[in-house]
Amino acid sequence: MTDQITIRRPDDWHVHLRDGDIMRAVVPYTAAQFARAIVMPNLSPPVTTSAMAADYRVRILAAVPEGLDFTPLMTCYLTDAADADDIAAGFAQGIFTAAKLYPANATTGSAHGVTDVTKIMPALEKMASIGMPLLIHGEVTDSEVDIFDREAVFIDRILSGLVRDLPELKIVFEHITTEDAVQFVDSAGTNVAATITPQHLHINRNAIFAGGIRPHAYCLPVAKREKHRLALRKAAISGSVKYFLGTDSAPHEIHAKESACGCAGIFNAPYAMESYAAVFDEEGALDKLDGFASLHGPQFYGLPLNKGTITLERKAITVPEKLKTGGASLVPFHGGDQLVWQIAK
Ligand SMILES: NC(=O)N[C@@H](CC(=O)O)C(=O)O
Ligand SMILES: [Zn+2]
Ligand SMILES: [Zn+2]
Repeated sequence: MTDQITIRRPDDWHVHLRDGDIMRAVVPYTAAQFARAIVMPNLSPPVTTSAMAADYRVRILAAVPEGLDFTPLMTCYLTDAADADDIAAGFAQGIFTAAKLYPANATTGSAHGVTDVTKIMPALEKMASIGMPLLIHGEVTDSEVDIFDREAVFIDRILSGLVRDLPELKIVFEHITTEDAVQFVDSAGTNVAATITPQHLHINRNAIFAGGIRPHAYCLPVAKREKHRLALRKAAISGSVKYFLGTDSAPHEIHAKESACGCAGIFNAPYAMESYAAVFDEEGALDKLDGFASLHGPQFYGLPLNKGTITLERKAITVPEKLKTGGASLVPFHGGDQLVWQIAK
């Protein structure tokens, strides 16, 4: 039995750091685990210009605790009015690393998202020509489509056409939750990759209804049936360079989660690597964690690999039920449960 594993320092290719007090509360967790993170732009108002992203990056860096070396990688929130020239200039200046497509009203903070992909074709064509990745929240928003089918229907109605029409565009299909998505990514060309969250590797949709309604197990895309969770596990440990780590850590304060209309999002930043390590260990694939967490992401984005390493050790840890940091009260993923791996101090 392996009791210790050392991997290259990992990155988080999908995280919500928010802004203001909650940002100052959550940034230390991500900065303690990851060297870099792709920061989602769904603030209110959303981060739609390179000037806004540059300012946001300064605020994030000010929240990084002394002694930690953490680089936020900024993204542009695409709207119907997306400005291809500003996006390209922001990419050229190193302010933007990627741009994010939220179908309008698909998820938290997506009200200003794109109503129809054809509206942003000029921006997407420009991005394809300069090698700037497009990150996609892949769910249709048609309320007539069952919520558990919205990702699979998005592949059929939108994503497959986009990949066909713009094969040069680098696309990250974010936080995939279905076997359909795995099949799509596997069969697509090398410009299509996907991130996988810890929660979608750990839970299926039963967790949302275990003995009563469990708001802290609710995120979007919503967890699916067991067969989908198993397909995601297989993809994550496959060694395929198309799959990499993206936590989708999405903090909402307790009162916003435990509500008659609770927000979607799981706050998994505090024990993210411990959570992924548990999955890779259960699958007998700890040797594949380095690729998933530390190599495939930078390779896809065309960024250098991190220097340095982290060590994880088999040592049980009980995850607190609640974390009170900087005035914010947050329930972490696995709250109250035991995890068997820890980052060695
Ligand atoms: N994943 C979520 O359930 N929520 C995210 C938005 C998103 O990533 O879709 C959030 O910003 O809260
Ligand atoms: Zn999303
Ligand atoms: Zn997200």
